[in-house]
Amino acid sequence: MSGTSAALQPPADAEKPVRHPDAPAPGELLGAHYEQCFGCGGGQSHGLHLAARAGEGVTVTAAFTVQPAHQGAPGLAHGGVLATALDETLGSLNWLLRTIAVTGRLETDFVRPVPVGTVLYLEAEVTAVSRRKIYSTATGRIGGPDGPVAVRADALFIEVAVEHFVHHGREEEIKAAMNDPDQVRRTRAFEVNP
Ligand SMILES: CCCCCCCCCC(=O)SCCNC(=O)CCNC(=O)[C@H](O)C(C)(C)COP(=O)(O)OP(=O)(O)OC[C@H]1O[C@@H](n2cnc3c(N)ncnc32)[C@H](O)[C@@H]1OP(=O)(O)O
Repeated sequence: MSGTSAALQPPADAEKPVRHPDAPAPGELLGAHYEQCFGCGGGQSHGLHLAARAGEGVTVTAAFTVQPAHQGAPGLAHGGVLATALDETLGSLNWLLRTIAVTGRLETDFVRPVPVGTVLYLEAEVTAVSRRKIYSTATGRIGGPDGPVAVRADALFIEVAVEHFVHHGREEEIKAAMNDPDQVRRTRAFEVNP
């Protein structure tokens, strides 16, 4: 069972998440939020190239194929890579809220090993929101939506202002991202939509 720590329990006055009116339609691919993101960017040759799609409500589905570069034990995915896939999928939910947020806490259960070549199918949803705190949960299954559960995670994301990235990020990448000709990626990285 994941998410056992008190920090992952929404308070009694937490609210249901509200899908932003401009959120991508259910079924729509979200695309990468940043070309150099290890989770979803096309510019990382050993990255996960995880593709997430909007679901109903504040949910997403996602998939990635475990590559030889993702191994820990021989022929098996590294646990950190699987945690990255969960983190990325959970992080993409924030685009449906039109909120910029970073992972504060991620609790993961590794239920079964995931061989190289597997398509890991992920489902995630926001369960509650309390001021800056976004509570969410995700499951990763082997092969498809009806496959056996391999990993699970519960997470707490914390909403941040754009200054979080500008202040903490390395200048050359920040400048490059601000000049990204892809307007959607630029918006996802640098606009807070309340
Ligand atoms: C543009 C789109 C990007 C999408 C990326 C998606 C995929 C990738 C997602 C990631 O992996 S993000 C990268 C990994 N995460 C980080 O680098 C975050 C590093 N941590 C921080 O920058 C700060 O600690 C953080 C912004 C999370 C919080 O600092 P703040 O000073 O803004 O908040 P503060 O400490 O005042 O905490 C606000 C509330 O959150 C709670 N909180 C903060 N960190 C927590 C934590 N780790 N565990 C539990 N609760 C936490 C804190 O207790 C408090 O609760 P209350 O409001 O009830 O008092």
